Amino acid sequence: MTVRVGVIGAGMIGQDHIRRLTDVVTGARVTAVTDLDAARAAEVAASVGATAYPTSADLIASPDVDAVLVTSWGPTHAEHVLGAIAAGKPVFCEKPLATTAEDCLRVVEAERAYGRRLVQVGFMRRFDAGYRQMKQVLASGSIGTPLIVHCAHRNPTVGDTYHSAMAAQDTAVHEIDVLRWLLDDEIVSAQVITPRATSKRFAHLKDPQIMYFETANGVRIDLEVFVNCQYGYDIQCETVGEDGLVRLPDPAAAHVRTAGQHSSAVLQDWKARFADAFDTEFREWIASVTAGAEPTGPSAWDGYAATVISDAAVRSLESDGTVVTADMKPRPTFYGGTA
Ligand SMILES: NC(=O)C1=CN([C@@H]2O[C@H](COP(=O)(O)OP(=O)(O)OC[C@H]3O[C@@H](n4cnc5c(N)ncnc54)[C@H](O)[C@@H]3O)[C@@H](O)[C@H]2O)C=CC1
Ligand SMILES: O=C1[C@@H](O)[C@H](O)[C@@H](O)[C@H](O)[C@H]1O
Repeated sequence: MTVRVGVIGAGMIGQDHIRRLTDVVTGARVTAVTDLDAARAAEVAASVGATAYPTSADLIASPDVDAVLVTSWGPTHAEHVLGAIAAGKPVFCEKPLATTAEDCLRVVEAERAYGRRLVQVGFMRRFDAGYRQMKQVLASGSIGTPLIVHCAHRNPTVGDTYHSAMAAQDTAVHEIDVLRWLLDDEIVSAQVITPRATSKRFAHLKDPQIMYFETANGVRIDLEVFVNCQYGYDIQCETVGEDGLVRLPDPAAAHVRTAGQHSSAVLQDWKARFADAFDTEFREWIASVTAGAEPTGPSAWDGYAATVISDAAVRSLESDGTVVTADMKPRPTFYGGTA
């Protein structure tokens, strides 16, 4: 069976995922594309032999679409995901699931009412080989009970549309998701403080930011978000346990020794850093759709949790570093909880 995918939003990551579904992943074909920019939709659709649709509702309803990929702007995600659920079609939604907790809950409630999982959220780090190795080490118990996690998320530069709240909502949201999964624990509070700001930023932006999170089991997480670090795209994560520690490996890069120096290259963007993770993410999603099974990746509940926790971080930033409790509903049994 070939899964026929309809794509809503043919911008930067939409085009990258269309390439991935066309050239990398077997068992999938992009048959439909829509975008607010009709000319862009037509051009991208033509490049892969797909049909351009005028609206997302038309695309979701199309008999040529078995599964939906949402790669439009964040505030529009909930509407498209709700449309796919109403049509009973599996839907992969790039992060965020929705930009408000209320909209995330609407998706959660719609999926529960449908009665089986249809939604996967695009937190690709869970598919990264290094994070998966860390998860195995933690599960093996070899470093003992986790106590502290030290993280850094650095981008070389960001444009002037990037504002201070995006450090949590757009950037740290990846750590929020992957740490909940790694530790199999819930984040219950957030605190954000700002050190001296770099001069290499747009004036409206607080950069860097230091975020602290606490989990239900008392694990403390510190995360440096520095989106104008200049030197490269650098993701660090180290979990300290009672009997040892486990550190995320850096991407493989040749070590060069010359002229009295040794060096190795640092990647420059997230696309390259997580290319393999994105490929694995889509292979596993297409495999689940092909099998008619529920997706195994991040759920609508995970999307809700990530939004609630990043909202708490933004509230802390806006209240000069107050510790803010994550205002999360109890997790329903439908999503593996007890409520
Ligand atoms: N997992 C990851 O690491 C990353 C995820 N993303 C997420 O992917 C999403 C898209 O980001 P980009 O591709 O960078 O944005 P973009 O601006 O390059 O592309 C978005 C496209 O969606 C279209 N669009 C917007 N609203 C629409 C609607 N209602 N119906 C149809 N088309 C619509 C726009 O015209 C545009 O072509 C965002 O939610 C972003 O957070 C982006 C980068 C990395
Ligand atoms: O999702 C992403 C971007 O939207 C975000 O702006 C970057 O900071 C992240 O590293 C990237 O993975």
